[in-house]
Amino acid sequence: MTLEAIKYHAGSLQILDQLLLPHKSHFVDIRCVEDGWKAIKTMQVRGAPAIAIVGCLSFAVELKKKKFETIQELTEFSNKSLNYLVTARPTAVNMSKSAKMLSAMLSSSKCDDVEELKQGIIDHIEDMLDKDIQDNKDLSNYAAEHIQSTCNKSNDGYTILTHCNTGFLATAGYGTALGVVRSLHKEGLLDHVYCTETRPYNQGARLTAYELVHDELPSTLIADSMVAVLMKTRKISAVVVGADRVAVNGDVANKIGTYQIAVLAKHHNVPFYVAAPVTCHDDIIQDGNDITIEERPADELTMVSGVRVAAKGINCWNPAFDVTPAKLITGGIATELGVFAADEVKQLKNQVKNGSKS
Ligand SMILES: CSC[C@H]1O[C@H](OP(=O)(O)O)[C@H](O)[C@@H]1O
Repeated sequence: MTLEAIKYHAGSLQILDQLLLPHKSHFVDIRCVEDGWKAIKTMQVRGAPAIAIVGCLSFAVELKKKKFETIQELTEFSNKSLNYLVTARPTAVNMSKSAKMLSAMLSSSKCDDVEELKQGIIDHIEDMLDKDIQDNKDLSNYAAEHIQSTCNKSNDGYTILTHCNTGFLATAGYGTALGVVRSLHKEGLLDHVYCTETRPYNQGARLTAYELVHDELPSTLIADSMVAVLMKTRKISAVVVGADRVAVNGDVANKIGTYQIAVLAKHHNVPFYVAAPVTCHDDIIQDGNDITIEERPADELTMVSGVRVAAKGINCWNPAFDVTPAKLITGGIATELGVFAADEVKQLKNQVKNGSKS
Protein backbone atom coordinates (compact mmCIF):
# COMPACT_ATOMS: atom_id res chain seq x y z
CA MET A 1 0.00 0.00 0.00
CA THR A 2 1.42 3.40 -1.01
CA LEU A 3 1.98 5.91 1.75
CA GLU A 4 -0.18 9.06 1.52
CA ALA A 5 0.25 12.17 3.68
CA ILE A 6 -2.03 14.57 1.77
CA LYS A 7 -5.61 13.59 0.84
CA TYR A 8 -7.24 16.10 -1.50
CA HIS A 9 -10.39 15.66 -3.53
CA ALA A 10 -12.41 18.42 -5.18
CA GLY A 11 -12.29 20.97 -2.42
CA SER A 12 -11.78 18.78 0.63
CA LEU A 13 -8.34 18.39 2.23
CA GLN A 14 -7.02 16.14 4.97
CA ILE A 15 -3.39 15.82 6.09
CA LEU A 16 -1.64 13.12 8.08
CA ASP A 17 -0.79 14.65 11.47
CA GLN A 18 2.97 14.05 11.52
CA LEU A 19 3.23 15.08 15.18
CA LEU A 20 1.56 11.75 16.05
CA LEU A 21 3.84 9.56 13.89
CA PRO A 22 5.08 6.88 14.17
CA HIS A 23 2.68 5.87 16.93
CA LYS A 24 -0.60 6.98 15.37
CA SER A 25 -1.77 7.51 11.79
CA HIS A 26 -4.45 10.20 12.06
CA PHE A 27 -5.73 12.57 9.38
CA VAL A 28 -6.94 16.07 10.25
CA ASP A 29 -9.28 18.24 8.18
CA ILE A 30 -7.92 21.45 6.64
CA ARG A 31 -10.95 23.63 5.91
CA CYS A 32 -9.40 27.04 5.32
CA VAL A 33 -6.21 29.11 5.10
CA GLU A 34 -6.07 29.48 8.89
CA ASP A 35 -6.14 25.69 9.31
CA GLY A 36 -3.37 25.43 6.72
CA TRP A 37 -1.22 28.06 8.42
CA LYS A 38 -1.59 26.35 11.82
CA ALA A 39 -0.78 22.89 10.43
CA ILE A 40 2.41 24.26 8.87
CA LYS A 41 3.43 26.36 11.92
CA THR A 42 2.98 23.46 14.36
CA MET A 43 4.65 21.05 11.89
CA GLN A 44 1.67 18.72 11.63
CA VAL A 45 2.79 18.95 8.01
CA ARG A 46 6.39 19.82 7.18
CA GLY A 47 8.90 19.51 4.39
CA ALA A 48 9.54 22.29 1.87
CA PRO A 49 7.38 20.92 -0.99
CA ALA A 50 4.58 19.68 1.29
CA ILE A 51 4.41 23.07 3.05
CA ALA A 52 3.72 24.81 -0.28
CA ILE A 53 1.29 22.15 -1.49
CA VAL A 54 -0.76 22.03 1.73
CA GLY A 55 -0.63 25.81 2.10
CA CYS A 56 -1.88 26.36 -1.45
CA LEU A 57 -4.50 23.60 -1.17
CA SER A 58 -5.84 25.18 2.04
CA PHE A 59 -6.24 28.38 0.02
CA ALA A 60 -7.96 26.46 -2.82
CA VAL A 61 -10.38 24.81 -0.37
CA GLU A 62 -11.40 28.21 1.00
CA LEU A 63 -11.58 29.78 -2.47
CA LYS A 64 -13.95 27.05 -3.63
CA LYS A 65 -16.42 27.90 -0.88
CA LYS A 66 -16.35 31.67 -1.36
CA LYS A 67 -18.30 33.80 -3.84
CA PHE A 68 -16.64 36.98 -5.18
CA GLU A 69 -18.50 39.84 -6.84
CA THR A 70 -15.47 41.29 -8.60
CA ILE A 71 -11.97 40.34 -9.75
CA GLN A 72 -10.58 42.97 -7.40
CA GLU A 73 -12.30 41.26 -4.46
CA LEU A 74 -10.86 37.89 -5.54
CA THR A 75 -7.39 39.39 -5.97
CA GLU A 76 -7.41 41.13 -2.58
CA PHE A 77 -8.56 37.98 -0.75
CA SER A 78 -6.01 35.85 -2.62
CA ASN A 79 -3.02 38.10 -1.96
CA LYS A 80 -3.95 38.45 1.73
CA SER A 81 -4.30 34.68 2.10
CA LEU A 82 -1.10 33.82 0.24
CA ASN A 83 0.99 36.42 2.07
CA TYR A 84 -0.34 35.06 5.37
CA LEU A 85 0.56 31.46 4.48
CA VAL A 86 4.15 32.53 3.71
CA THR A 87 4.56 33.76 7.32
CA ALA A 88 4.10 30.27 8.81
CA ARG A 89 7.75 29.20 8.29
CA PRO A 90 10.44 31.43 6.72
CA THR A 91 13.27 29.19 5.54
CA ALA A 92 11.76 26.96 2.82
CA VAL A 93 11.27 28.94 -0.39
CA ASN A 94 8.48 26.80 -1.87
CA MET A 95 5.48 28.51 -0.26
CA SER A 96 6.70 32.04 -1.08
CA LYS A 97 7.55 30.97 -4.65
CA SER A 98 4.06 29.49 -5.11
CA ALA A 99 2.44 32.59 -3.59
CA LYS A 100 4.32 34.90 -5.99
CA MET A 101 3.38 32.71 -8.97
CA LEU A 102 -0.33 32.65 -8.06
CA SER A 103 -0.40 36.40 -7.40
CA ALA A 104 1.24 36.96 -10.78
CA MET A 105 -1.38 34.74 -12.43
CA LEU A 106 -4.09 36.97 -10.99
CA SER A 107 -2.41 40.28 -11.83
CA SER A 108 -1.52 39.29 -15.41
CA SER A 109 -4.80 37.58 -16.25
CA LYS A 110 -6.89 39.04 -19.09
CA CYS A 111 -9.93 37.09 -17.89
CA ASP A 112 -12.89 39.28 -16.97
CA ASP A 113 -15.04 36.53 -15.46
CA VAL A 114 -14.35 36.25 -11.73
CA GLU A 115 -15.64 32.68 -11.37
CA GLU A 116 -13.57 31.52 -14.36
CA LEU A 117 -10.45 33.19 -12.96
CA LYS A 118 -11.07 31.68 -9.52
CA GLN A 119 -11.39 28.21 -11.05
CA GLY A 120 -8.19 28.78 -13.02
CA ILE A 121 -6.32 29.44 -9.77
CA ILE A 122 -7.82 26.34 -8.15
CA ASP A 123 -6.93 24.19 -11.18
CA HIS A 124 -3.34 25.42 -11.09
CA ILE A 125 -3.02 24.57 -7.41
CA GLU A 126 -4.54 21.11 -7.93
CA ASP A 127 -1.97 20.47 -10.67
CA MET A 128 0.83 21.03 -8.10
CA LEU A 129 0.15 17.61 -6.58
CA ASP A 130 0.80 15.52 -9.69
CA LYS A 131 3.62 17.80 -10.89
CA ASP A 132 5.49 17.43 -7.58
CA ILE A 133 5.30 13.64 -7.74
CA GLN A 134 6.51 13.54 -11.37
CA ASP A 135 9.33 16.02 -10.61
CA ASN A 136 10.43 13.86 -7.67
CA LYS A 137 10.52 10.74 -9.83
CA ASP A 138 12.47 12.50 -12.62
CA LEU A 139 14.90 14.03 -10.12
CA SER A 140 15.39 10.72 -8.33
CA ASN A 141 16.07 8.82 -11.54
CA TYR A 142 18.63 11.42 -12.67
CA ALA A 143 20.36 11.24 -9.30
CA ALA A 144 20.36 7.42 -9.27
CA GLU A 145 21.97 7.43 -12.74
CA HIS A 146 24.58 9.96 -11.59
CA ILE A 147 25.40 7.93 -8.48
CA GLN A 148 25.85 4.82 -10.62
CA SER A 149 28.27 6.66 -12.90
CA THR A 150 30.37 8.38 -10.25
CA CYS A 151 30.10 6.70 -6.82
CA ASN A 152 31.67 3.55 -5.36
CA LYS A 153 29.47 0.53 -4.70
CA SER A 154 29.44 -0.84 -1.16
CA ASN A 155 28.64 -4.40 -2.25
CA ASP A 156 26.39 -5.25 -5.21
CA GLY A 157 24.78 -1.87 -4.77
CA TYR A 158 25.15 1.53 -3.17
CA THR A 159 24.96 2.52 0.48
CA ILE A 160 23.34 5.91 1.08
CA LEU A 161 23.30 8.13 4.16
CA THR A 162 20.36 10.53 4.44
CA HIS A 163 19.30 13.17 6.96
CA CYS A 164 15.89 14.38 8.15
CA ASN A 165 12.79 13.32 6.17
CA THR A 166 12.40 13.90 2.47
CA GLY A 167 9.94 11.22 1.43
CA PHE A 168 6.15 10.92 1.09
CA LEU A 169 5.84 12.84 4.34
CA ALA A 170 7.71 15.90 2.99
CA THR A 171 6.27 16.04 -0.53
CA ALA A 172 3.19 15.14 -2.55
CA GLY A 173 4.72 11.68 -2.96
CA TYR A 174 7.79 9.52 -3.80
CA GLY A 175 10.15 12.02 -2.17
CA THR A 176 13.32 13.86 -3.04
CA ALA A 177 16.40 12.41 -1.28
CA LEU A 178 14.32 9.43 -0.20
CA GLY A 179 13.07 9.28 -3.77
CA VAL A 180 16.67 8.72 -4.88
CA VAL A 181 16.84 5.81 -2.41
CA ARG A 182 13.59 4.45 -3.88
CA SER A 183 14.91 4.76 -7.45
CA LEU A 184 18.13 2.92 -6.58
CA HIS A 185 16.06 0.21 -4.90
CA LYS A 186 13.80 -0.09 -7.96
CA GLU A 187 16.94 -0.72 -10.06
CA GLY A 188 18.11 -3.39 -7.59
CA LEU A 189 21.05 -1.13 -6.72
CA LEU A 190 20.33 -0.20 -3.11
CA ASP A 191 22.68 -2.04 -0.79
CA HIS A 192 21.68 -0.17 2.37
CA VAL A 193 20.41 3.18 3.61
CA TYR A 194 21.38 4.82 6.90
CA CYS A 195 19.10 7.52 8.29
CA THR A 196 20.04 9.88 11.07
CA GLU A 197 17.59 10.47 13.91
CA THR A 198 17.76 14.22 13.12
CA ARG A 199 17.50 15.85 16.51
CA PRO A 200 15.72 17.75 17.93
CA TYR A 201 12.45 17.16 16.02
CA ASN A 202 13.51 13.58 15.14
CA GLN A 203 12.25 13.62 11.54
CA GLY A 204 14.65 10.74 10.84
CA ALA A 205 13.75 8.47 13.76
CA ARG A 206 10.01 9.23 13.64
CA LEU A 207 9.34 9.81 9.94
CA THR A 208 12.10 8.45 7.67
CA ALA A 209 12.41 5.23 9.66
CA TYR A 210 8.60 4.93 9.36
CA GLU A 211 8.83 5.23 5.56
CA LEU A 212 11.81 2.85 5.25
CA VAL A 213 10.11 0.18 7.37
CA HIS A 214 6.87 0.67 5.42
CA ASP A 215 8.75 0.14 2.12
CA GLU A 216 10.76 -2.74 3.63
CA LEU A 217 14.06 -1.16 2.52
CA PRO A 218 17.40 -2.39 3.98
CA SER A 219 18.01 0.38 6.46
CA THR A 220 19.59 1.36 9.77
CA LEU A 221 18.84 4.29 12.10
CA ILE A 222 21.83 6.07 13.65
CA ALA A 223 22.23 8.95 16.07
CA ASP A 224 23.35 12.23 14.52
CA SER A 225 26.62 11.92 16.47
CA MET A 226 27.47 8.63 14.74
CA VAL A 227 27.95 10.03 11.20
CA ALA A 228 31.74 10.45 11.52
CA VAL A 229 32.42 6.93 12.77
CA LEU A 230 29.98 5.51 10.20
CA MET A 231 31.99 7.13 7.38
CA LYS A 232 35.25 6.05 8.98
CA THR A 233 34.31 2.38 9.48
CA ARG A 234 31.71 1.55 6.82
CA LYS A 235 31.50 1.99 3.02
CA ILE A 236 29.16 4.90 2.33
CA SER A 237 28.66 5.43 -1.41
CA ALA A 238 27.05 8.84 -1.09
CA VAL A 239 25.16 11.21 1.16
CA VAL A 240 21.81 12.39 -0.28
CA VAL A 241 19.80 15.07 1.53
CA GLY A 242 16.90 17.39 0.67
CA ALA A 243 16.75 21.18 0.53
CA ASP A 244 14.55 23.96 1.81
CA ARG A 245 16.12 26.72 -0.20
CA VAL A 246 18.88 26.64 -2.85
CA ALA A 247 20.51 30.05 -3.37
CA VAL A 248 21.58 31.24 -6.83
CA ASN A 249 25.22 30.35 -6.09
CA GLY A 250 24.34 26.78 -5.04
CA ASP A 251 24.49 27.24 -1.25
CA VAL A 252 21.74 25.12 0.35
CA ALA A 253 19.62 25.66 3.46
CA ASN A 254 18.47 22.35 4.88
CA LYS A 255 17.68 20.70 8.20
CA ILE A 256 20.06 21.51 11.04
CA GLY A 257 22.94 19.06 11.02
CA THR A 258 23.25 18.94 7.22
CA TYR A 259 26.27 21.27 7.19
CA GLN A 260 28.25 19.15 9.62
CA ILE A 261 27.46 16.00 7.61
CA ALA A 262 28.78 17.79 4.50
CA VAL A 263 32.01 18.68 6.34
CA LEU A 264 32.43 15.05 7.42
CA ALA A 265 31.67 13.83 3.88
CA LYS A 266 34.40 16.10 2.52
CA HIS A 267 36.88 14.77 5.09
CA HIS A 268 36.00 11.15 4.21
CA ASN A 269 35.73 11.73 0.43
CA VAL A 270 32.07 10.70 0.35
CA PRO A 271 30.15 12.39 -2.51
CA PHE A 272 27.49 14.74 -1.12
CA TYR A 273 24.26 15.24 -3.11
CA VAL A 274 21.31 17.56 -2.59
CA ALA A 275 17.97 16.46 -4.06
CA ALA A 276 16.08 19.68 -4.80
CA PRO A 277 13.28 20.12 -7.35
CA VAL A 278 13.14 23.55 -9.00
CA THR A 279 10.39 24.51 -6.55
CA CYS A 280 13.11 24.56 -3.84
CA HIS A 281 15.36 26.94 -5.78
CA ASP A 282 15.43 30.66 -4.93
CA ASP A 283 15.90 32.82 -8.04
CA ILE A 284 16.66 35.96 -6.06
CA ILE A 285 18.80 35.23 -2.98
CA GLN A 286 22.39 35.13 -4.28
CA ASP A 287 24.06 33.13 -1.51
CA GLY A 288 23.37 31.25 1.70
CA ASN A 289 24.26 34.20 3.95
CA ASP A 290 20.98 35.87 3.01
CA ILE A 291 18.73 32.88 3.80
CA THR A 292 16.57 33.40 6.91
CA ILE A 293 17.08 30.54 9.35
CA GLU A 294 13.98 29.70 11.39
CA GLU A 295 14.51 29.31 15.13
CA ARG A 296 12.06 26.98 16.83
CA PRO A 297 10.80 26.92 20.46
CA ALA A 298 13.21 25.77 23.18
CA ASP A 299 10.83 23.03 24.31
CA GLU A 300 11.45 21.22 21.01
CA LEU A 301 15.02 20.82 22.31
CA THR A 302 14.31 20.29 26.02
CA MET A 303 11.32 17.94 25.67
CA VAL A 304 10.98 14.60 23.86
CA SER A 305 7.41 13.36 23.41
CA GLY A 306 6.32 15.66 26.20
CA VAL A 307 8.98 14.46 28.66
CA ARG A 308 11.61 16.97 29.82
CA VAL A 309 15.15 15.76 29.06
CA ALA A 310 17.06 18.98 29.78
CA ALA A 311 17.50 20.77 33.09
CA LYS A 312 14.78 23.36 33.68
CA GLY A 313 16.15 26.90 33.29
CA ILE A 314 18.94 26.09 30.80
CA ASN A 315 19.21 28.51 27.88
CA CYS A 316 18.60 27.00 24.42
CA TRP A 317 19.50 27.82 20.84
CA ASN A 318 17.32 25.90 18.36
CA PRO A 319 17.95 26.87 14.72
CA ALA A 320 15.88 24.49 12.56
CA PHE A 321 18.20 24.76 9.55
CA ASP A 322 21.77 25.45 8.55
CA VAL A 323 23.47 26.38 5.28
CA THR A 324 25.81 24.07 3.37
CA PRO A 325 28.15 25.99 1.02
CA ALA A 326 28.11 24.96 -2.64
CA LYS A 327 31.76 23.85 -2.46
CA LEU A 328 30.80 21.03 -0.04
CA ILE A 329 28.07 19.70 -2.35
CA THR A 330 30.57 17.52 -4.16
CA GLY A 331 28.12 15.10 -5.84
CA GLY A 332 25.79 17.72 -7.25
CA ILE A 333 22.29 19.14 -6.98
CA ALA A 334 19.70 16.78 -8.45
CA THR A 335 16.64 18.37 -10.06
CA GLU A 336 13.88 17.21 -12.42
CA LEU A 337 15.99 18.79 -15.23
CA GLY A 338 19.10 16.82 -14.37
CA VAL A 339 22.01 16.81 -11.91
CA PHE A 340 23.96 20.07 -11.80
CA ALA A 341 27.27 20.95 -10.19
CA ALA A 342 26.27 23.10 -7.21
CA ASP A 343 28.00 26.19 -8.59
CA GLU A 344 26.19 25.77 -11.92
CA VAL A 345 22.57 25.76 -10.70
CA LYS A 346 22.28 29.36 -11.85
CA GLN A 347 21.89 27.85 -15.34
CA LEU A 348 18.61 26.33 -14.15
CA LYS A 349 16.81 29.65 -14.64
CA ASN A 350 17.33 29.46 -18.42
CA GLN A 351 16.45 25.77 -18.64
CA VAL A 352 13.28 26.30 -16.61
CA LYS A 353 12.29 29.11 -18.98
CA ASN A 354 12.52 26.80 -22.02
CA GLY A 355 11.67 23.61 -20.07
CA SER A 356 14.66 21.72 -21.45
CA LYS A 357 16.09 18.69 -19.70
CA SER A 358 19.85 18.62 -19.13
C1 LIG B 1 11.75 17.39 0.58
S1 LIG B 1 12.76 18.54 1.33
C2 LIG B 1 12.22 18.47 3.00
C3 LIG B 1 13.12 19.30 3.90
O1 LIG B 1 12.31 19.94 4.89
C4 LIG B 1 12.74 19.48 6.15
O2 LIG B 1 12.61 20.46 7.14
P1 LIG B 1 11.28 20.44 8.10
O3 LIG B 1 11.05 19.02 8.49
O4 LIG B 1 11.65 21.34 9.26
O5 LIG B 1 10.18 21.02 7.25
C5 LIG B 1 14.20 19.13 5.95
O6 LIG B 1 15.00 20.30 5.89
C6 LIG B 1 14.12 18.43 4.61
O7 LIG B 1 15.32 18.29 3.95
